[in-house]
Amino acid sequence: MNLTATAAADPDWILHDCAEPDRDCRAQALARQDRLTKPPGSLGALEAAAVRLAALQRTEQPSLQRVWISVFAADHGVAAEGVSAFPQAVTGEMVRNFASGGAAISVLARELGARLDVVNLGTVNDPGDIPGVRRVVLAPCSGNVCVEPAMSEPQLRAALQAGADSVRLALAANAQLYIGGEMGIANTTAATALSCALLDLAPAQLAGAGTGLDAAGIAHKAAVIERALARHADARDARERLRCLGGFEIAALAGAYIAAAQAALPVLVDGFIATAAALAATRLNPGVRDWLLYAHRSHERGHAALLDALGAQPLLALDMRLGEGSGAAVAVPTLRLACALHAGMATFDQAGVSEQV
Ligand SMILES: Cc1cc2ncn([C@H]3O[C@H](COP(=O)(O)O)[C@@H](O)[C@H]3O)c2cc1C
Ligand SMILES: O=C(O)c1cccnc1
Repeated sequence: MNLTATAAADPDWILHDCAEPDRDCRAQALARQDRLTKPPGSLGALEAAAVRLAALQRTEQPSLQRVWISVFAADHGVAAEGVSAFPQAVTGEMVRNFASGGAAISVLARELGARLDVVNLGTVNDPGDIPGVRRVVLAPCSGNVCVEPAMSEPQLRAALQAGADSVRLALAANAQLYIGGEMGIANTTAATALSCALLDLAPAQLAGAGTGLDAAGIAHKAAVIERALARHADARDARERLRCLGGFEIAALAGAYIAAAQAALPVLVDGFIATAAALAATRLNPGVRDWLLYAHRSHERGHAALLDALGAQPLLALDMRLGEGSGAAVAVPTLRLACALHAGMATFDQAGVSEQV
């Protein structure tokens, strides 16, 4: 594939302004929440979510009937350092599983009536052209971050663009919410390395079990991340850190979040890896922040610190640690109920219920 031919017409598109949430819709939604037949604030985070969605969807009655899920798959050179409990071949095998409907995110998408878009950005055990998978292969694998950058500059640009292209498809399908998922053996290592660089934290503070490492495995993973950070200590800005320490799917998620924010499409962020991509996206373009809702706090050790750094208050905490967009998909029914309550509850006036004294 000719990477330069895929670069966006404007290579600086990620810096363009993001859309502004609608202040009037936000104010109307806030006022409505206080007129509904309940003590003000009693629906907690559901009220806040409905108000945010009203501002983001620019409507008095937000709705999440049309949900779009793009899952980006990519392999990681750092898998060679023995940082995952599973073999690298799993990434390509799971691409096939996403397409044939047997993966967790396949089941969740079906249950939600959501569109599932599967994007193969480069897998060592490549399933080739199969129905239901878009191939945007940048290379079979990213570079081993211990010894080289994860991506070349053209690969980074193409990965960001792959994310933006998925948002274009979501918009064409009139999606009301965008979810990005990822699949890539060893990508908790890449996500941890990137987050450590962006937040100036030590690997031991963020490194976790991923697919199921034991304590010794986690210590080894932290040491591998130390080597990666030392190798790329001269990567000083967010773009260079994403290029050197990230991965194709992490960059695609960052590109998708930026493009969604520019196009006024709300995003529901999944777990640890997706949050690392969200952190990178907000560093590349701070306007992205307004458009991101956070679905859950993953079991992965570093996730709480990432969420704190983003000032994020996730809806759920179910000890999930899967990725694929699964935690975000699981949070959709809660958000749908938040919208239904906002639209369907009677006001004190309508129901003839006495208000607070
Ligand atoms: C069968 C299987 C399905 C998955 N779906 C998501 N992941 C998750 O696990 C991987 C990250 O963990 P680590 O960094 O420890 O390799 C990613 O692919 C992530 O999406 C999976 C992992 C496996 C094994
Ligand atoms: O929180 C996640 O996204 C996660 C955690 C472990 C493994 N894969 C994904």
